[in-house]
Amino acid sequence: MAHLCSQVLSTSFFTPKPQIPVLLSPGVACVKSFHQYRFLHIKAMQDGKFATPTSCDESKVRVPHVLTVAGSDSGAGAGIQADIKACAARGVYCSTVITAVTAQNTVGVQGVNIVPEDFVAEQLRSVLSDMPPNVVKTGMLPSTGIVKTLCQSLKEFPVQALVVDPVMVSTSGHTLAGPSILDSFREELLPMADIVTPNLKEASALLGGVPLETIADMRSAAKAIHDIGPRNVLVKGGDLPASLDAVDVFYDGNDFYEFRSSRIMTPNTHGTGCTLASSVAAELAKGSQMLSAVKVAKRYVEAVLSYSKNIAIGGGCQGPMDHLLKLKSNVQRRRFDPCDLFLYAVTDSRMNKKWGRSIVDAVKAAIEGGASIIQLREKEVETGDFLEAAKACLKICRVHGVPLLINDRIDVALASDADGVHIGQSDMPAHVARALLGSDKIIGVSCKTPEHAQQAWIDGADYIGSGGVYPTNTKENNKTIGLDGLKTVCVSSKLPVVAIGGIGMSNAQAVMQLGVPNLKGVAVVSALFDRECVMTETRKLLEVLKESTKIAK
Ligand SMILES: Cc1ncc(COP(=O)(O)OP(=O)(O)O)c(N)n1
Ligand SMILES: Cc1ncsc1CCOP(=O)(O)O
Ligand SMILES: [Mg+2]
Repeated sequence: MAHLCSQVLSTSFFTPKPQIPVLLSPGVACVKSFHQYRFLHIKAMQDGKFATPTSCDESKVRVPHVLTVAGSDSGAGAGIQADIKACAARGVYCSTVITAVTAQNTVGVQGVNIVPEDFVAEQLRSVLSDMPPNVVKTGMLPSTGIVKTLCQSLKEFPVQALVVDPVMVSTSGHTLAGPSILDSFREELLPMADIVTPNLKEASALLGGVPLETIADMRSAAKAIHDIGPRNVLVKGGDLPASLDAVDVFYDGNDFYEFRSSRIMTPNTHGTGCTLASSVAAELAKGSQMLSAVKVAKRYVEAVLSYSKNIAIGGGCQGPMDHLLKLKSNVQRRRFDPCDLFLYAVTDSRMNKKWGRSIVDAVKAAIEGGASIIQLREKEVETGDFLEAAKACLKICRVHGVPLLINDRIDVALASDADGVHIGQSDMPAHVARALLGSDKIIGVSCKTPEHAQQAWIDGADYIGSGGVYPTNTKENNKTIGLDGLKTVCVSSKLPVVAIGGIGMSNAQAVMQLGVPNLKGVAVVSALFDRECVMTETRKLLEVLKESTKIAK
């Protein structure tokens, strides 16, 4: 399974419109990078492991699918119920195999009824033989027999990825899987896992009780658990004493990554582990690479925690979260698409003033000319006027489906509900902006070096603005990095890049023909806004850009 996963997760991060790598049922053609999976899948079919489909309509849309194998939580904060809600919120279908039924609420666990092993096996067979999931995620596995049954089923019906949340103790301290299962975890389940996500107590238990008190301990634990066999390990440090930030350590067998997020002060944390693991599974099912899946899942959990921090359900001290926060938003925004960076129009208050036009008129004209994203870079406008302009521009942008970002001012972005921000190296760190803005807003960061680019990615940015490529009068004292500097940033960046600085009709082609796939477009100020007719200039530049992509092909 681990071997398969390296194929499955190789889906390009920069593919503009990623093909959703859903698993296909017998008889339906398969996405290329899944050939290895398909081989096993077809073999399983030939062995008669799958039910014969009664109809095969190729026009049907297959959805990414996670199977969760876990316990039911009557309070619905954790377990199967959390998994279903998290997957639904992330746009992924979730089927369920229930291993235990627990009676629990916000006070604690009042009872546990373990489902007989053969009935767990029957549920597994029902789902795996008829509706193969992309990813299996495990939670509460209360007996060695159930662990063994699951491993056996997964050998019979291989899936693309296995996410193991080694649940042992409930948030309230109730044992959900005793020490007797540790051997089967270590010997059978973990070696099959693509990722295992223990908290500190679970990591310690897996390692025979070693104390874990520092980030250095977490790194050693991640490495030691990796040695047991899973391809990736995420040790969650939420319970780390004396730390203000919540720090998780991710280890992929080669590199360590530390994910830091501001601690959200709330009693409503019941089910965070299940939610995180399900969200990782959901992102993998959609085709993300492992590290990206973990990053996105963490962002989602942070957003849910923050959204739910004051909700009141139950009288106990471990409240649930409200996973479906997205449905509460009355505006459903589409996700950021790197192609949005193609023609990036950045406004400038001085230029608008000089040409006697309002910010709103400037934005309207740029959109009419074909700008694919707008940034309001209004350095000299009073905060109140900036906010009003942002709200007015947002209305226009929404009608045209063009994202609107705010330069520097996270407060204005939040107050106007703009689609995101663009921040520089001297602004607040992008991970803080992310904590403030939540998982769905777009964050761009200015980067001149590979180190900046690496940090932007770790911090959870969506794209990089890199420049000044050419000298410019628009931004004073700005170092020019040239095409070579731009290329160095692009090559080292895991994020899509937009070039900025002195770019216009005469040199846009040279920029776009740099030949690096993650360079997605050009950001332009004076070539559009320091001109009499913004719409005409935008149109002309769009033509140049389109032409350059034709030449590149
Ligand atoms: C798309 C894009 N890239 C870079 C910048 C520059 O941002 P920053 O470094 O914060 O400088 P100011 O624009 O704030 O002067 C940008 N605005 N947009
Ligand atoms: C904001 C910014 N960041 C780097 S260069 C630059 C100015 C780009 O303006 P112009 O497109 O007029 O050169
Ligand atoms: Mg700035």
